[in-house]
Amino acid sequence: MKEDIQEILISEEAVISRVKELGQQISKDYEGKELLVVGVLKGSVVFAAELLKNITTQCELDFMAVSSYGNSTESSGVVKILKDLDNDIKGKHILLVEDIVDSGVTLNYLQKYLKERNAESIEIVTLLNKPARRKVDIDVKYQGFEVPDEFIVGYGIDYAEKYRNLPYIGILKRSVYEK
Ligand SMILES: O=P(O)(O)OC[C@H]1O[C@H](OP(=O)(O)OP(=O)(O)O)[C@H](O)[C@@H]1O
Ligand code: HPA
Ligand SMILES: [Mg+2]
Repeated sequence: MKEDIQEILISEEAVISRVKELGQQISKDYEGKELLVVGVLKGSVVFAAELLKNITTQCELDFMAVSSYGNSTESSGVVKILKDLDNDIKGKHILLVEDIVDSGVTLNYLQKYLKERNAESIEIVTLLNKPARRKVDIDVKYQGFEVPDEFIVGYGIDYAEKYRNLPYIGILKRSVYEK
């Protein structure tokens, strides 16, 4: 697995330390509010777990599963909802937890989809932001790191469902997907 990584961009230690800061900021901002943390599966699962441990105010946790990349390094442009929220979100403050914002298509779709359900607010926290590839405008409230225009894997993020278990964030070698 390691031999497929061109470069380690962000070490596990650096991720953990940044996520701690994000957790502290979020805890402050949502103090006294009815917060529902929504992990966007599958990519966010490792980040969401780490973030949750660092949120010190009351909150609930739910997940949505969406997919648009399939086994490709390019978005299909079509977002499929594979699992919806379990409960009503009326009056709640929603924090969408993403691993990466790339074209922005996934979050743009999700925000529009959830806005119709009368949440009190909907904000985004993403571990990684890749602004060079943006196709639709997205208002990211909290971000861990900005990443270059490369295909990223690790810390939950996949290529064709693999590499999610790498503990760090790395750039995948082009030879792996340019065959
Ligand atoms: O900004 P975008 O170009 O829409 O890309 C970001 C989305 O793509 C990935 O999901 P993917 O469809 O690969 O599903 P996964 O989380 O199950 O890997 C990632 O987890 C984000 O949800
Ligand atoms: O750079 C990426 N890597 C893996 N999945 C992704 N989905 C959007 N961008 C990426
Ligand atoms: Mg993926």
